[in-house]
Amino acid sequence: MSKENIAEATKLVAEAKDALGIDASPSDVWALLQTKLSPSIPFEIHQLCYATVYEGIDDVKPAWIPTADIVANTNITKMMQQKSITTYQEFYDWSVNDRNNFWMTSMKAIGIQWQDEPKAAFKGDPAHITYFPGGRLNISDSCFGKRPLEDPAIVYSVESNARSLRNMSFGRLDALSNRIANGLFSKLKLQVGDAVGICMPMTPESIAIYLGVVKAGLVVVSVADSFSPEEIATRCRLSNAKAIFTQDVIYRGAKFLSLFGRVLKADAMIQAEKERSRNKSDFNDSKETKSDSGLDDDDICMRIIVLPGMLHANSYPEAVVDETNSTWSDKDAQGRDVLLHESVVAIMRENHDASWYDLLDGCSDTFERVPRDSMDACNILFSSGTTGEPKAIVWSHSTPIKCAIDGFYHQDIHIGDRVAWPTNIGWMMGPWLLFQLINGATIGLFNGITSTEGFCEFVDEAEISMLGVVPSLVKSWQARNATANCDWSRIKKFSSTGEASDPGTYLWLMSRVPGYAPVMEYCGGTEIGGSFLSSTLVQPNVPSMFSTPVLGSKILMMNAESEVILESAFETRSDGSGSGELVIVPPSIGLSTTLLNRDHYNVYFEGMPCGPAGEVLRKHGDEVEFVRSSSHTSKKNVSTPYFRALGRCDDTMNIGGIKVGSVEIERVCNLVDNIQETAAIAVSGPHGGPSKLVVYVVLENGTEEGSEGCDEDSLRNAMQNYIKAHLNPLFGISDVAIVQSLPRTASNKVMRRLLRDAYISSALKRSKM
Ligand SMILES: Nc1ncnc2c1ncn2[C@@H]1O[C@H](COP(=O)(O)OP(=O)(O)OP(=O)(O)O)[C@@H](O)[C@H]1O
Repeated sequence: MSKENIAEATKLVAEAKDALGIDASPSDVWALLQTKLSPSIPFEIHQLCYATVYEGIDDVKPAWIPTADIVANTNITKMMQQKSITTYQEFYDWSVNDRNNFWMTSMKAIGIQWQDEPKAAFKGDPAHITYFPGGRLNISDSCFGKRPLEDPAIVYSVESNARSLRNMSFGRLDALSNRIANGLFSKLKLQVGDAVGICMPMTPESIAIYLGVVKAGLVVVSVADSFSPEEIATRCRLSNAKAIFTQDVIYRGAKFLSLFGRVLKADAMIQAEKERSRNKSDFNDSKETKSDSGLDDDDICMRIIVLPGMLHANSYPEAVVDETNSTWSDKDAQGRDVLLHESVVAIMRENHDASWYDLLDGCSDTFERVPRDSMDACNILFSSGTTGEPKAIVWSHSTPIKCAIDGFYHQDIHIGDRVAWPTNIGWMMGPWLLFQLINGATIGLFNGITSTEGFCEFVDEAEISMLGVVPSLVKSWQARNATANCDWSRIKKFSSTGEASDPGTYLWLMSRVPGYAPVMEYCGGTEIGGSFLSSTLVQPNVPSMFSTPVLGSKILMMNAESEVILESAFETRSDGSGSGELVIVPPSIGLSTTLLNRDHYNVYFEGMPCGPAGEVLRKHGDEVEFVRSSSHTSKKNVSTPYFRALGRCDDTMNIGGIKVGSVEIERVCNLVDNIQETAAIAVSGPHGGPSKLVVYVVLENGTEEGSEGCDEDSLRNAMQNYIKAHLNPLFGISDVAIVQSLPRTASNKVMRRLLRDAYISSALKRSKM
């Protein structure tokens, strides 16, 4: 750290303290400093100010403190006023103690449109629940009608020219999705309830397709565009998809990646598997299975509808794009349709696969939405598979209400907000983002590599006001200083999901906005339809910590003996901190009720103890720590617990007789110089015995393995010193392995179980030698 930076930080802190007087708490001092620290001031100075202000405090260190104005304008405050509730704590308690009232009031506040409005939010026992009983709706209806038709529903760009924006209005989105819905019935002859895959990047068309499928009363099958043919096949087979939308190619980093080819292969795999099982059953019993038409249902392969990947790319010769905002055009400069990539045209199956244009040709812009029961499926999604086989989770027409209510309170989304979250329809945050249309938001979409300067420029140009992130993305932006030429002053808040984040990196993220912007950590899961643990704009924000359970979600925390250590969000059974497995006390709108590939009851309820008042409990499998802030917070800020995610319970280890989450160890190891990231695993010997701590290390870009301080022994010593100083001297590291990268799921989560397997098998080999 340079002498100048140290001097500047010392001066800034001293000035703030002088201005506030000696009674000021550290968070008061920070509240003033956050207004003085701009992104153009070296980050080192931000870090030093933060460390100085909170010197000697190790628990809750707010890096963003809301002003009275911000608090007053939140959706939470407005709802509290409507309900005559004065504190956030009371508001949360109301949301879980009077759940029916909370969900019905909130559902009305976000303007859900019903054909038959339900009278209650819940019916039945919590493990076999019906949401909004008697309600009939098509959830797509609620995505429209909040904004004038000419307002932008989507603002988007492609990587070849991030600063050149286009938008699709609500009117155009409605009309295009209507054409698609018409095409599904008239051209593809699909029926209400049929499943339709979407395997393509998040583009305006993929949003329109999703809405078109839902409007028609069909079910979207979410398939991430990064998947291999096997993975695509598994998802389409499990959900019995009758058709799938995809692109010819994906353009990324100036390269074309074939997508249609992968989907075609996936379909061939499904057919081959059907053929095999048919032969087997023919062999076992020779019963006739053909239908009246002579065709077995199984003979029908998926119809593939192919969109041109270059639809909006102005770097592509001849492809020009509509700049007028008001009409939909996918014509090139000569007025022709943008062509499908020639490699794809050659392999499309005649009479079976259709181009996007074939589907839309002659279809009307108007369509009468198909009303569905509140529990009818609208989307089949798949979990990431960090703990095993991905689960096929059914979202009903009620689930998006949870996405929108979470967004309304926790991301504080208002009509006219511009919301971006790099993701894909294949992951739950894709549909989550789409359903922020219910809150009247405009969705920001970037078709390209999002770890780049290009994406950061898009955020600036598109005037994004709520930016969603995943931790690995933020690490890449920080490493390449990707925001250097961007003005992110319109961002009012960030939100982060997917896996535990790193507080150092998130302080950097918050500091990219003049005056700082908070990060709403958002932890939940595909089967939750959103989150159970998050933050709000009415509470001080702490990097990588959650300030509250999500409104309407009741949680408990249990220790290994199934004893409750945190009963309600604000009443802990110990004064300081504690950690345990988080369990959910249902019901709550959004919690899944059906899995296609497992027994839902067995997965979430079987074997669970009862809650303290005899409540049914639902398992989730996350390890969470709660921490009460020590006396540093100002008297205004109630000392309620904050929460820290410690990772999946499966990744929790017992080292030296003490339970610790892998994420906790990694957080400390990541502080060592030259380390980009780490993964901590516990391994027992072949005959059991105490677990040994093994740390996998990825070195920072450009750091040579074996260079000074970067061999396994030196790294182990350095990490051990940090663990000793910041965590617990009893956590001794047994082994260190330097690797190029960590194995991740397609949604970017570290697969610690693969590392464990690999380590055990290599240790086994070594022991045999
Ligand atoms: N903000 C966050 N901080 C920490 N962890 C998070 C956060 N958001 C999500 N997670 C982790 O991701 C999990 C949810 O992810 P997802 O629904 O994709 O299922 P998964 O648990 O990764 O996969 P599977 O259930 O198939 O094993 C959470 O339970 C939590 O462990």
